[in-house]
Amino acid sequence: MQVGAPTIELNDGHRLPELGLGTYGLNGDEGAAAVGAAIAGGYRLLDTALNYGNEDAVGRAVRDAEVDREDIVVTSKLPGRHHGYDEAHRSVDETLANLGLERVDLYLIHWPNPSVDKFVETWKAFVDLRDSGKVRSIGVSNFTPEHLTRIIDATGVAPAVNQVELHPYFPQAALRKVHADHGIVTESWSPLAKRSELLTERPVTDAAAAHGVTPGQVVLRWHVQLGAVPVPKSGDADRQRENLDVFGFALTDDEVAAISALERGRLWDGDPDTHEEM
Ligand SMILES: NC(=O)C1=CN([C@@H]2O[C@H](COP(=O)(O)OP(=O)(O)OC[C@H]3O[C@@H](n4cnc5c(N)ncnc54)[C@H](OP(=O)(O)O)[C@@H]3O)[C@@H](O)[C@H]2O)C=CC1
Ligand SMILES: O=C(O)C(=O)[C@@H](O)[C@H](O)C(=O)CO
Repeated sequence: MQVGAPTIELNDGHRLPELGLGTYGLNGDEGAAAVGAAIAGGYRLLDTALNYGNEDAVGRAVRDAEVDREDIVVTSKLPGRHHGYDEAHRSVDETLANLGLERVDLYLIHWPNPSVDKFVETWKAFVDLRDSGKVRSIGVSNFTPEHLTRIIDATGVAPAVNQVELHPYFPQAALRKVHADHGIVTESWSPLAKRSELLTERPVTDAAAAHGVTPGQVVLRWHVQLGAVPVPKSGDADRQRENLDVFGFALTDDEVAAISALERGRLWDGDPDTHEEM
């Protein structure tokens, strides 16, 4: 029986669920319980970061789950202050200790921080970390086509994933095309646009009524049909279930186009060329 989301193949041969759980803000005992509920409800892809301060809660939920560890893809991210070859090796050890796990399944450079200009050196460390077995798949987050070109040219290794801001207000068509050319999977952060007015937009509510689903499900299904992997955050077990239940219906091409036409650009101060992450 299929549990949770179907999976897709990454460019390194490993598989990734087509939808995961964002965990920003899920901290402490309550956070661990929420992540545990998500795993029990079928989630097999989790998205944390050293900077979220909740790797301990996420790791605890994974260790306590009645699910084979090998069936769960744990993602974490290296923060800006840890860019550099040696720093990256130390940072993954900190992440593993926080998680209480022996391996991160998907490890991302959280932001490129181009003003520091150490992301290429950091990527070289990621390639070596993958070979060491501490990390299974390697990727990036918030990288532009120029950043991607630099790391690929320097190492010959394309990231498995680029996790970027992506929602109907910012569909990122040009970047997704670049990803497709390199076999990079697009992951969508803030896929529900942080529950903004997006869920009341007519193309979303019309499609929800037509398919007998919720506006949130329409938006997450839109991501899936673009070929992007959304990581919606919810601390509520009912909404977690709702968000995962998007593989039993399909939007029409016209519905996808109408939702994509909501485009208006980035919603937050997250321009990768200027954003400085510590
Ligand atoms: N790489 C990066 O730089 C970044 C990565 N991320 C990752 O992406 C994840 C998701 O992004 P996030 O910013 O949290 O925003 P989301 O777009 O996932 O929205 C989360 C908000 O929507 C609510 N919500 C969830 N499901 C539903 C639903 N079905 N109907 C109505 N409301 C709903 C949640 O509330 P409730 O919990 O009460 O359900 C919460 O308030 C993060 O948790 C993080 O893992 C985020 C930002 C940047
Ligand atoms: O990844 C997230 O959830 C974020 O909010 C990022 O913007 C990140 O944590 C950051 O930039 C912190 O400065």
